[in-house]
Amino acid sequence: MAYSFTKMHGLGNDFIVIDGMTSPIDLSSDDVSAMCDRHRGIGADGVIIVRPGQGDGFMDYRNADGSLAQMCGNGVRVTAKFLVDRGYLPPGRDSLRIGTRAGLKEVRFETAGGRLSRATVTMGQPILDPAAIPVHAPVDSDHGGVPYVGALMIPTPWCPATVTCVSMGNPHAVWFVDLESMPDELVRGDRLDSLDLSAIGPYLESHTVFPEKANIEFVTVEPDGLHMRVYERGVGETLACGTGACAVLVAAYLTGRTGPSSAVHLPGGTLHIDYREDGVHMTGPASTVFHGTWE
Ligand SMILES: N[C@H](CCC[C@H](N)C(=O)O)C(=O)O
Repeated sequence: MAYSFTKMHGLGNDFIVIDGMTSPIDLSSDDVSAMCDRHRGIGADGVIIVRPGQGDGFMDYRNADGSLAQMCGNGVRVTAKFLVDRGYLPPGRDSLRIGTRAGLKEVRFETAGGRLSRATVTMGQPILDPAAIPVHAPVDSDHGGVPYVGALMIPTPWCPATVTCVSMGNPHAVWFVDLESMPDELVRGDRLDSLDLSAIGPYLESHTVFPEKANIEFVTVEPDGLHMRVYERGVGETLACGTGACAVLVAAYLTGRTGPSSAVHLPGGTLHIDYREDGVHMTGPASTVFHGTWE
């Protein structure tokens, strides 16, 4: 069956977006992985089917390997853009609500020339209970009476990984790396972009301590904010990760490395994350690249 699609991205975290608002569309995990193949398919980090449902539309997100994920932060901004730009919202609206497998997300947006340019997503409260993340580890830290997994030491073939575990509806393990103490086979130089994630990324992603696997963030704290790279569950390294940026800010705040608001710099660009009483807020762009047909 042929599908029309729109290729979109949030800071280079790219998606194949299919309109399921007016007709039922069902893709197998094999369909998704074939579409996401960067040599034989369209190429993307994931597929989003936009469906009617909770709020103004439901984001049915799948990772490039065909697996389901509960939440995708860049994907929510892209889904909002898709709905706004295709006229699924009545004129005059500057906000919408998008359903996800991690619940309803409020999105406030700006437009340029009638098209969504930037959006702020209320991502909800971080989940810190190990059983809910999930991670097989005890709470070992406390922030203002709130227990969390702050320093889980995972032995690896290269060096110990000490991670702070946070869920934004999907599991994240945040590692504040000390590049100077890492072996040469992992990092050549003193910059985050010289870290080789190709082996340690999948090793941690699928570690038995994460019963549903995990997205792994590698972070340094710099004068201009947090710098991160991410090895995503079911995808591999991506240029940006919205839920990952939120998890990084929460982990940095809980462990006393930053305040509750920071720029988070990713290889694909910068997101602004604020951790407030009503939850975590993420602000960033969303872009449309081209339209096509998948035969
Ligand atoms: N890129 C997405 C995260 C996808 C998470 C997915 N890889 C998972 O299995 O949780 C984001 O912007 O939040």
